Amino acid sequence: MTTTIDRKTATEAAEAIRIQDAGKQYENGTLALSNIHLSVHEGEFVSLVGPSGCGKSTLLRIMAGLDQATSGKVQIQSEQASFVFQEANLMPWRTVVANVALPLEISGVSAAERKQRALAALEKVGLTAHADSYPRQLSGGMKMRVSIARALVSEPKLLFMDEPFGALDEMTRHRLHEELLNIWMNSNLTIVFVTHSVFEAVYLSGRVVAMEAHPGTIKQIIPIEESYPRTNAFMTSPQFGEKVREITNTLT
Ligand SMILES: Nc1ncnc2c1ncn2[C@@H]1O[C@H](COP(=O)(O)OP(=O)(O)OP(=O)(O)O)[C@@H](O)[C@H]1O
Repeated sequence: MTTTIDRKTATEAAEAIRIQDAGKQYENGTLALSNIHLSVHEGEFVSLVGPSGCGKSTLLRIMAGLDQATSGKVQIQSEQASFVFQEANLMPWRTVVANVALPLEISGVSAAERKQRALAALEKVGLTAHADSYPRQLSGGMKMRVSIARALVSEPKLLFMDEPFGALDEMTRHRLHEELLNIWMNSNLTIVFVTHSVFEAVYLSGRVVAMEAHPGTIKQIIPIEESYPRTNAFMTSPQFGEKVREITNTLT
């Protein structure tokens, strides 16, 4: 078993996010989260898994500063955060490069710099050749790549992903796993990733946060000690199966 960690279990790195005893009660009375303690370190790749309704999206939104905890303490070190959702949400009347440039346009970056940075972001996701295409001309996987490029174009320190690959077929999904890990390994990004798939969480993450519902709490945090870059051999290894089993047992 490979136990060397080339990069980023990162517990010795600075904290990017620190959550202490946080809770979230929605206005209608639903207690979505309770007693959440979690630190995410700079450069980590952390996944949140758990049954529907356990508060994964709520916790992600709180970590991203898009929503507020109603109790406890949440400290986020950087405001440079981007979000990727399951739906690519591209503007159909804009070209790929114009979609990617949108966050820069909103923050007032000049047209020339916008184009140059959007093209650089498209290169990271292998879509340079499709810069002038329209979203309707792209497959689901390509649309997701555009969505990731749009998230990267503002050079965030934190990337929050809410089931980004949930609607994709398995082959496309796995290709995107490889691409996302490559992008992450060649950057200082901290990624927090929500998924329903324990396999996906184990393959991608340095730590997996297993949650349970009613109210949403963290049941266990499981480290995945496999080094990066991860290969297909990891996916078929006994260690992989063992981690999947451990997390699945935690969730049931
Ligand atoms: N805006 C809201 N107002 C009231 N209740 C909400 C709101 N958003 C979420 N909830 C409730 O909070 C709980 C946690 O929801 P959340 O979407 O965070 O869970 P989840 O684990 O991401 O679920 P899923 O896997 O189905 O996406 C659920 O009971 C949900 O119904």
